[in-house]
Amino acid sequence: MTVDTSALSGNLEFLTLPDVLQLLHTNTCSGILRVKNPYTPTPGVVYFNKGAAVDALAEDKSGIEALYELFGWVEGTFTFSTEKVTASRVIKAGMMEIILDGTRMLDDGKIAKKGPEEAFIQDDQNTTDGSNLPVVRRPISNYSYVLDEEEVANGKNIVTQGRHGDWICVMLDGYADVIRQTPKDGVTITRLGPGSLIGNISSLMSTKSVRTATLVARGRVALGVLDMQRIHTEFSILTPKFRSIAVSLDKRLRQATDTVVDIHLKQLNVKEVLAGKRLLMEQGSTDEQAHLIEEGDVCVVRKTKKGPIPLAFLEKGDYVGNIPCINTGHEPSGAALYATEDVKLAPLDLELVQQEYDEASPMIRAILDHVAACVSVTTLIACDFEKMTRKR
Ligand SMILES: Nc1ncnc2c1ncn2[C@@H]1O[C@@H]2COP(=O)(O)O[C@H]2[C@H]1O
Repeated sequence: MTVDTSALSGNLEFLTLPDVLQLLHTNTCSGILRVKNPYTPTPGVVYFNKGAAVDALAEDKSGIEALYELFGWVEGTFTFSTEKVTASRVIKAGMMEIILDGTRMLDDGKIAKKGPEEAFIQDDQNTTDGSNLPVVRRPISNYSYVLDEEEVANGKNIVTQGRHGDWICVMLDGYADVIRQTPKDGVTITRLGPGSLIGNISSLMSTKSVRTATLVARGRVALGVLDMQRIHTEFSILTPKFRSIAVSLDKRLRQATDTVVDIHLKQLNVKEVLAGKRLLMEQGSTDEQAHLIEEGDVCVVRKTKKGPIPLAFLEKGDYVGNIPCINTGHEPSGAALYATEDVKLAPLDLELVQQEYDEASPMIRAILDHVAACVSVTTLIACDFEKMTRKR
């Protein structure tokens, strides 16, 4: 656990959620507690005002329901940052009552412990067609970036794969399917819900960005068009190293999506992918380092009961390892690394990376968190494609 004037962070297996709530309550803290669980695509959020939990978000729940849900997130990490909280008081119960009730309901099995089995099972109210697609949802907290609002009718494309486009927008309401077009057909990868961002990080590096997928509105969708000039400025003042970490993250999303397509087309050839590579890091390793690849190729592989699933193919200029502020659910805990013999790695100063993340604008942090969450969801789909895409 680390404590400084602005933040508190740690591992939930070391300091449990009731401990953290108690600590923030006793110290009359104001700010935002973010809870990350390896089996959910989006962090849970609890808003604190002078030691009281005033509102919370967890998956598709809000208020007290969301806060109780978080008691089931027994694995993962948390970060508290002292920020001005404008959320109004939705949660009326006192902290002690919440802690006692939450703990009791968890013990009684009334709150589900979040583990691999429970991850991303959706109920029908989120969807219009009853599919099992996992839904990516995010808290919408940065309205100040929204310049304009637009509506898209059911079934219409929001963006089209292969077309140029460099704006990023936020889904204020509704759902959209992410579809990868292949020469044969379209593969539905996942579904984006309210709070999701549309647009890739690479578009912040170049003016000629191409859409990597088609997004189709499922029901009426309300979009918030974001202030790109402001986002470009905020991105451009990041260090080149931090920007390349962001671009490397974006690459992971594209490649994990490629893997889903390969599985759909039955053209995934794991043997070929791993040929000439040796194990660099075992899945489940406790290695806390991260590295820049200076030479050679590294393949990120999730080992599943059905066999290894390659998720990303990284090369010179990409990053591997454990970057705590960018939680993709990949290595070290959720994937192994295989590398070519000539691989050369340079260690990354994780304290500097964390500092730059903490000091980045809320929108830059939201973009990184969103892409990392999409990588994590897409990985789960790749590992259980049949189950995730099956219609009920
Ligand atoms: N696997 C995925 N999961 C979630 N969103 C995705 C995925 N692949 C692509 N997208 C989104 O779909 C968008 C298509 O246009 P962009 O490439 O600009 O930005 C892309 C992302 O916002």
